[in-house]
Amino acid sequence: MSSSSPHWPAPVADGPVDATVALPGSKSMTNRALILAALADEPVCVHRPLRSRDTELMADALRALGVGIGDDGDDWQTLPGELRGPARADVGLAGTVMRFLPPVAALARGEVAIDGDPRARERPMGPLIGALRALGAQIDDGGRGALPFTVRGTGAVPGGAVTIDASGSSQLVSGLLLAAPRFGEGVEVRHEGPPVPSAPHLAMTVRMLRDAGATVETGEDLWRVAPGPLRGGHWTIEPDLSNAAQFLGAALVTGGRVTVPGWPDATTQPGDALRGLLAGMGAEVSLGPDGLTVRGPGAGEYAGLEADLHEVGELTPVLAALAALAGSPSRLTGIAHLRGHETDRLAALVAELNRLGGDARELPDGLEIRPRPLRGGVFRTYDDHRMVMAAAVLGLAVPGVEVENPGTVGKTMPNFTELWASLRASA
Ligand SMILES: O=C(O)C1=C[C@@H](OP(=O)(O)O)[C@@H](O)[C@H](O)C1
Ligand SMILES: C=C(OP(=O)(O)O)C(=O)O
Repeated sequence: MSSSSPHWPAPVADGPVDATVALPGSKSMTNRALILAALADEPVCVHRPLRSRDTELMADALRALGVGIGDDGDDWQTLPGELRGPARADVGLAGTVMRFLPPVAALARGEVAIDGDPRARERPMGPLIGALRALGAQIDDGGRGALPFTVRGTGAVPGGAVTIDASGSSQLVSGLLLAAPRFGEGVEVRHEGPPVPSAPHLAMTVRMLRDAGATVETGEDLWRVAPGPLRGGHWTIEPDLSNAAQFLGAALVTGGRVTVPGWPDATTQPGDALRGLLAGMGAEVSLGPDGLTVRGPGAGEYAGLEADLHEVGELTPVLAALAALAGSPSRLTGIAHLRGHETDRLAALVAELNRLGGDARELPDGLEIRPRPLRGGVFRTYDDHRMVMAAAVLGLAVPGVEVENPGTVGKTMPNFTELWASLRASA
């Protein structure tokens, strides 16, 4: 999704921020709820879904397969229907769409051609294609093991046991599990290979499947989903806690206060780890009836971060920006799989931090960042929403940060620059 939109001058904070920021819904929950709704045999209401490129692409792809999705402003309402091709589906650059949709397409009657942005063709996909074939689906990928491909659905997938290397992305497992209640024998997925990342996202898959009425058993690197109906009902989508990172980070960088209302007491979202991570950097963190409040010491005054982010990799870009403005060095590890995200995030973060005069270097499985005075300049974003968010955090403390292609943030947060401006207005 490259665009020629002009650069966005990231606003500099003119004092400590003091703000309450209501966040849009979780991408991960919204797209799981849409898949489970499409496979349910009763109507489903998805309340307060995230509306962004990734979730609109999911809704459009499911509509193309024959799922009725009505929109009344606050909610998406789905109606059960027969899944059918021929259809074309665009996954954009959405990992959740490219990994969760093909197993649903395999349940359709007819051909479903699936493609995405050029970078989507490079993201890990082969293990899912192989697993679907082993479970009885027909897929024509021209031998590439990647997008684009055509799923030749017959209206049914036999299912059964399969072994997969999901070290490249937890979504390869989640995609199989979410559609499995509709496979003839359900599924038993076993992972073999280096550790699977993003454990909270796998827990979210299991939790939401069970909430929709599926029977799921889990073991070490093992997931079993029994065949059976998925019920209708109501999903209320939680605020996107990963997208809280940049706003809470603004409290650290400016020595201010940020509250995110509606922070759940219990959640499977990886963003909940921000509470411990930011506290470890020296922020004051409290969860109460008003939401999550973070008070920060100010740029240069908080500690760097030594953390294994394997389970919460999507927090990395914003944490790396915070690390560059910290008072001591940081080491972020366990995140080699970020090389297969929207862009190679390890390379992109090193290149852009160092372009502003920073001192970042790649580790085999992460980043080492030593704080150094930064200067303004163009910050390239590589079609990665989280690079825009990271640049905004840097811009609070570094005059003259010009963010390339800010519109790419619409992947998960189309109103990001407006929300960011409201933060600044309260400074
Ligand atoms: O299942 C999900 O909703 C996600 C899983 C994670 O993917 P990886 O395991 O590929 O990192 C995460 O990074 C992504 O933003 C969302
Ligand atoms: C990795 C991410 O997205 P995706 O769902 O496209 O994998 C992300 O949002 O940080």
